Amino acid sequence: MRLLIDVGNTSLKAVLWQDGQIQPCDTNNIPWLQITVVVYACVGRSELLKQLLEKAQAQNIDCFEATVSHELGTLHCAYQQVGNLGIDRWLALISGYTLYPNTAAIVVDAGTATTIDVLNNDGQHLGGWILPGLDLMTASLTQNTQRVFDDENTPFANELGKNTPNGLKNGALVATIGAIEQAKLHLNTKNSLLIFAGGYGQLLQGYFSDSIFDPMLVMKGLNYWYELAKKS
Ligand SMILES: Nc1ncnc2c1ncn2[C@@H]1O[C@H](COP(=O)(O)OP(=O)(O)OP(=O)(O)O)[C@@H](O)[C@H]1O
Ligand SMILES: CC(C)(CO)[C@@H](O)C(=O)NCCC(=O)O
Ligand SMILES: [K+]
Repeated sequence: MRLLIDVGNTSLKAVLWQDGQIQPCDTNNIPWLQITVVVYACVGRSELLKQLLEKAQAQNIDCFEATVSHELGTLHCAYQQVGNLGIDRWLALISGYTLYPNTAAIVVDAGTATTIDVLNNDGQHLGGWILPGLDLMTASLTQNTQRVFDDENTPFANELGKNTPNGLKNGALVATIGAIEQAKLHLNTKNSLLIFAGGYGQLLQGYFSDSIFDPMLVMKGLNYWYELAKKS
């Protein structure tokens, strides 16, 4: 059984992987005796990750940190400085490339930040964008203006705003939708896939027909990374 850990900027997520199945994992109750390997990725600092890795090492369980490389199989990274690309972005790309081979894709991970990455059907990552996540967009405006205010109950909608919270929330949503539309212009095919992940992935997916939401995209990427990295 594999323990997969994804450390983001706001939270640590862990799952167990066994025989192609992913199941949730409570970090206070990890079945250490059944774990054969720990595979992890980290874009933020985490005391909890340190503790988990110490526990694993105490039990002689191998731990592998996923890293970005210029290539993995026939997947190629757009960054010259591969170490600067967020590992969560690379893992989401690895998942897209593995789950939907030879398919051009736009991969959107919408959480604290929203990242949009473009992959062509040859496995070349063309690059991408980093936007503030929907909550960061609205918070930065309410925090830096006198009169822009939010309302917890106001949903994000693809409509013109006729009051302040609607203007604020809908502005953040359409900025994000517009960026995804711009990403499509970088692929010269109509047959591209649009894949969403992250806390706001499902909301955004609802605005694009024929798109996919996969909340486990980054976790699956950890597992694929481990299998592909072992081979090379
Ligand atoms: N149903 C939901 N479940 C979890 N988060 C949600 C949901 N709906 C909206 N969100 C928002 O999504 C964000 C969290 O998403 P996600 O867990 O993908 O973040 P993240 O950027 O991966 O975090 P981290 O930086 O810890 O990895 C928060 O801003 C949260 O308010
Ligand atoms: C953009 C985030 C914060 C998204 O989680 C992460 O992928 C990251 O820290 N990236 C580093 C910068 C970059 O990807 O170019
Ligand atoms: K993340």
